[in-house]
Amino acid sequence: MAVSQRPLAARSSGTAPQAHALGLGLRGAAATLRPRRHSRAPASSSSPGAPRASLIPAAPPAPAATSPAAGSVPLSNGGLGGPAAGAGVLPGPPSGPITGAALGELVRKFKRLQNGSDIRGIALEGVPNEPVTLSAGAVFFIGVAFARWLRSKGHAAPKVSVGRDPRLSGPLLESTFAAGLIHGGAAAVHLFGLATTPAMFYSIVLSGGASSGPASPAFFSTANSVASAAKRASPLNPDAAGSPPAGSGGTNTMLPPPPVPPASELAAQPYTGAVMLTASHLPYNANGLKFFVAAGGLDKPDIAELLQSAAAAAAEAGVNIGDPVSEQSHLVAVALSLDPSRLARLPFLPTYSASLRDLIKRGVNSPANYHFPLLGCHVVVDAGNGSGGFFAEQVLAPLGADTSGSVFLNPDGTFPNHPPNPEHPAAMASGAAAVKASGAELGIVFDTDVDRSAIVDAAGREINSNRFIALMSAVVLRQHPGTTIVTDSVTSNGLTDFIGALGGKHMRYKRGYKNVIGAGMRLNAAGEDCALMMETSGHGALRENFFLDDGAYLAVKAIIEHVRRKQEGAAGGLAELLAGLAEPAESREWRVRIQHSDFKAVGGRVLSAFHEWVTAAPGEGEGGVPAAPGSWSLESVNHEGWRVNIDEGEGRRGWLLLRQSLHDPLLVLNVESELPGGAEAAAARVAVWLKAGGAGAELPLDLGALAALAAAAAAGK
Ligand SMILES: O=P(O)(O)OC[C@H]1O[C@H](O)[C@H](O)[C@@H](O)[C@@H]1O
Repeated sequence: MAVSQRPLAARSSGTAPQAHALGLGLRGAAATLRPRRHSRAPASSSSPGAPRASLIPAAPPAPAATSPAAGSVPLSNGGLGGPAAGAGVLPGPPSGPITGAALGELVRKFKRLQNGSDIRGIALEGVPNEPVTLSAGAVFFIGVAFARWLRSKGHAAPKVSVGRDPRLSGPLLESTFAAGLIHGGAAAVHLFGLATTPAMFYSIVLSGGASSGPASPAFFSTANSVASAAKRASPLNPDAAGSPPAGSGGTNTMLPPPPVPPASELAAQPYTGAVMLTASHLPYNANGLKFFVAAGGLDKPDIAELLQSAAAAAAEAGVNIGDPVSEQSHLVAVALSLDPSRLARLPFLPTYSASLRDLIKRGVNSPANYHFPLLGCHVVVDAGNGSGGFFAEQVLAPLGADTSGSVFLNPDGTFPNHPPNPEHPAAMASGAAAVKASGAELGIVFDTDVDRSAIVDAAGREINSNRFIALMSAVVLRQHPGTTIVTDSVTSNGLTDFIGALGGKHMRYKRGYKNVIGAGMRLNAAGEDCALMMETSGHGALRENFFLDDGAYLAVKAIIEHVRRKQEGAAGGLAELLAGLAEPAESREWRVRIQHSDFKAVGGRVLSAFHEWVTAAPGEGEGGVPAAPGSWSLESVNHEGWRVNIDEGEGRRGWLLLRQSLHDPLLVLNVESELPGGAEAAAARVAVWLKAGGAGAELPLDLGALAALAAAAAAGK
């Protein structure tokens, strides 16, 4: 990444304007907003592109003062990447660095924020028993850590884009995160405001930062032409978008020269990192961060390293995370010392939308209407008041689609209508109702940050989970005959048969979209063709799309397929593709809480006992523990937990899977049956076995709803 090391001619170090620019010191470190209650939004009143209240003005006023922040000390590198040439300075810690037992507690606070390959926590006060864990101060130091991490990977002057979903805590956290990035040595930080998770990765792609990725050559020419068009137009051009003029203040002689290239040069540099502030479908009081670099999303070990580094930076600055006084005094002092010329606010969704429109134009390739390929199509979007409303207004409508009847397009961080989550029945019911009410041909349901989606067909049939994987498999298998499709572990037997019947190969792997995508990437690296990786949650990644889990890209593929079928005069809509998909009569999930701090070990014991029970020779059972039914047989390949096939008679096949939850202290039992009542009957067998001590007499398990099944079975019901 060739970023110029040329210093700015001059830089400012004023006081009030910087604090204003970063929106710091305006509120408590932990915002105390409560959700406003909104009436249901009318379909036509959406305005996803319009920025919500922002703490970052488009063009910060020229600084008035030039004196350095009093009592500053140089920011040390915290063990990553060497000292930052021109990184900011941290104000002197109020009571010295944090050490000893307090340091241990600080590290634990940061570590608890890790959720797999994401960071997540509670960001707003107001819900009983849910104290703030992802405070403004914590996010500041995560920003410091990410900038240092990028520098440690060889990016001397990182340029970082930051987007957010509509959560109420978003504006404050984006400001403190930006401040942290600049202090950690970021050369430029561009705040996009409302954005989506895939859009953030695309900011790297479209600015030319991921051009050696695995996308198809056809797509690259699209991406590059959009990128160059974007550079000419205003959205990615700081000069046009109101970036503050470089060098409008005096030079702060206390600070080493910053590695910031002039604004015009910076605009031409690709983003080295991109970050989305979101907690996906979690409630309004949560928030979180997802990180991207040119190679893709950061993974678990990277996040662990970031959080460790963030804790070290907080300790060094003497800031006690979670203590508003400690956090606020630090954040305000930092704001006063920041160089505002490193920060710009730029809308990115218009640029990103243009790239999605281009994909649809190329995909449909309409001889009659290349530029308006969706003329005559009625498609509705249910964005659940998350970030996805732009898709109707900036992608579909400009291509000629009728999007009337779309619902909940307006971003509202209280999510007043339904959880923005295509796994949630209320979200799917809402999308289906919108299709039926408007008579649309197709519906798209997005999650909050648009890395997941689902479809509704013209009849209002909900196409999510196994059905959506089957639909995408049918599309992908036509383009890549014989390809392997990797899914998570809880997919149906019908899906495996469906993929097989179309000539594909199904690899049923583990829960967790990162696990699923990782398995597909390894297959490709080993020479096996694997074009699609998709989880029942709606996370789906295509090899042609950088292996990125991307709900908007899945929607684009579905729309192209829909129009293609129309053009060919195919009978029926998209759901016709699913004609060969056998569906179970029942699909259920039960969760058993493990009440122990070492829940992984306890869960592991239960699972090995379960394996022994299921594979034991048929018999009567012993010591009050019943034997496993003779109709059960262990699945031959298991990547997590134990999946058991159930012979339900007359050719009917059920299955159950007992596994550990990915992140939580839970055992999860998934059951599918082709018989009404079959799922409960199978779950009751497991419940009775657990209750009778089959996995050990004193195991700290809270059976939850399974307890009632065990009791009913004992009572002979
Ligand atoms: O293991 P579970 O508790 O079912 O959770 C598993 C889920 O965890 C997270 O939400 C991941 O984003 C999903 O990809 C994954 O499927």
